[in-house]
Amino acid sequence: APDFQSLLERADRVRSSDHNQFAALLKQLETDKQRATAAQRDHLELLVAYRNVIRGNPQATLKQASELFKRAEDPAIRFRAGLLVANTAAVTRDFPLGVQYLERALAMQYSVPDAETRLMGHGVAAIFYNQSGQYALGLHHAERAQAQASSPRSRCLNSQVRIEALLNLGRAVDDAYVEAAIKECARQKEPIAVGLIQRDLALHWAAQGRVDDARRLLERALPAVEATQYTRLIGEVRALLAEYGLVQGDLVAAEAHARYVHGLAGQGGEHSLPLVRAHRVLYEIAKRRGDLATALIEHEHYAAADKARLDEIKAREYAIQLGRHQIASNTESLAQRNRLLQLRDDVARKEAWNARLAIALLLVVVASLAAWLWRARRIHQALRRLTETDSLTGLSNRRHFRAAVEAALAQRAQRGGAVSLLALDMDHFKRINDQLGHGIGDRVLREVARVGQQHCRDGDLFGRIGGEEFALALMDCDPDSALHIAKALRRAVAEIDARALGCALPVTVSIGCSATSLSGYNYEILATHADAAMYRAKSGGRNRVAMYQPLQQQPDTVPAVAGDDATTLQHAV
Ligand SMILES: Nc1nc2c(ncn2[C@@H]2O[C@H](COP(=O)(O)OP(=O)(O)OP(=O)(O)O)[C@@H](O)[C@H]2O)c(=O)[nH]1
Repeated sequence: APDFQSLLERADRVRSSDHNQFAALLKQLETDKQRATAAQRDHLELLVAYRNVIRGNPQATLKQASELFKRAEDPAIRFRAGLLVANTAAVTRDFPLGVQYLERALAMQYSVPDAETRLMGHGVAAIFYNQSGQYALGLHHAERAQAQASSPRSRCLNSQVRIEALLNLGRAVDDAYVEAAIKECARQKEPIAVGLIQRDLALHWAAQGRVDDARRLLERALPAVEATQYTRLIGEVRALLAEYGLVQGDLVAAEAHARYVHGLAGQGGEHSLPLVRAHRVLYEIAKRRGDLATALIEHEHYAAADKARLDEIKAREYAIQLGRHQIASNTESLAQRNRLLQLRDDVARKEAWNARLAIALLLVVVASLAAWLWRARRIHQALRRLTETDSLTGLSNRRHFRAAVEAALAQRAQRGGAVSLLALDMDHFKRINDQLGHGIGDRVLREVARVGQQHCRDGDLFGRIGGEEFALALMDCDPDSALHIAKALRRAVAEIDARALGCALPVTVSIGCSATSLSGYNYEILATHADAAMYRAKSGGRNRVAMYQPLQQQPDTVPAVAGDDATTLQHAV
């Protein structure tokens, strides 16, 4: 609704300068209200509230503006509504309420985007504190407002409050400055501001004894002042005119003005200064006329109004201080709450960080533990391999060989199954060492180990159980098969290309063979019997295979025939 918007803006512009146009515009806007957006309706409500205080219905303004302050979305409208409550509370002398709204509005001024609107904050604060008699605070805000004032209109309004504060603080004000301010406000069509400055100038002149000038000034000003319909200003100007008329002996005029002020009572406050002045004038007039009864009554009115006014000044000062104190303590408690919330946030953040740190630490600990366990396992495996393995040949060493074969024997003793054991001993190995050196001897041993492994079936175990002694455990193998394997192994060793190893001497091995079917499942016995058979093979001429035979079956002599035939023969025996 663009038309509605431009009407609203026009009404806002003329609200203090052209009362009649303002009223007409508001009427039109209220009729067209259904076309307005929610924000425009709030704006209109603000202007209606403004009109109500001008028309002397401050209670309605207080209600409307304080509700707007609570609910309006637009920060500029909220800000202005807060200021209007403060302004109006000054009229109704409810200064604690005024201070509350004023300071709340000032606190939110930076959320108002429009600079000109923001400026209203200090302007209203200056007016409010002036009206509440706190002229030093009034001056402070007036000067802040004046420092920022950009438009001629705000310059006019600020000079008015500044002049009022300065004069009431008893500070010197240059007449030329005051007159320039009056001219500026007149140019800006701000009759209330003009009237207020003229009132202050008149007070100033009267204080200097220039009652005549003061009276003339106010008489000239009166028609424009009345046109504003601003009862407070009208009351003040007329009360002063009554006083000045009295001073100059113009009792008729003085009485007329005083009675006018009396008629205004209730609109500008029961204990307002104009009313006190009016009663005093009426008392003086009655006294001068010798009407002592009326004089007595007026004096009583005057004394009561004056006392009430003085009481009100005291109460007002107390109220203002109380209000400011409340704001300060509210601000402090808010600040404390904020600090508390901040602390709680910090603690929560730190807790979250600590939890993350603890999880990370836990992960590191778990990972290190896992790495440590893995390394320990590998070390353990390496150590086990080391303790189980013969370093020269890589075969099982004596201890491991024995343990593994004992386990296999125990298992087969339980569930059945044969194990044969071959004991191998290198022939004349000392000669190889002595004549060719240990290095060659080692090479030969490694080659024999390799060849021996080639004769292992799955599950068999080949080990080095002494310097030049080996053993082969053949699992699930009967004596015949064992003998067959032993012969093949002997042949394979004899066929080793010793020269390729740097060994000029023959490499042969004598093998003794025992089996569980003859010796039982005790390792010690099985090995002793395999050894016994091996010694028989040695004594039979070496490079041969001998099968263990129980003593009563052993022949007296072993045929000194090398090779497989001899062993077969022995076995047959
Ligand atoms: N090179 C080398 N020699 C070893 C190793 N362990 C033992 N020997 C040697 O093996 C030889 C064994 O000699 P003997 O027990 O006298 O037997 P032999 O010379 O093989 O004679 P018979 O067994 O009677 O045929 C010794 O010279 C030991 O020094 C080893 O790890 N490396």
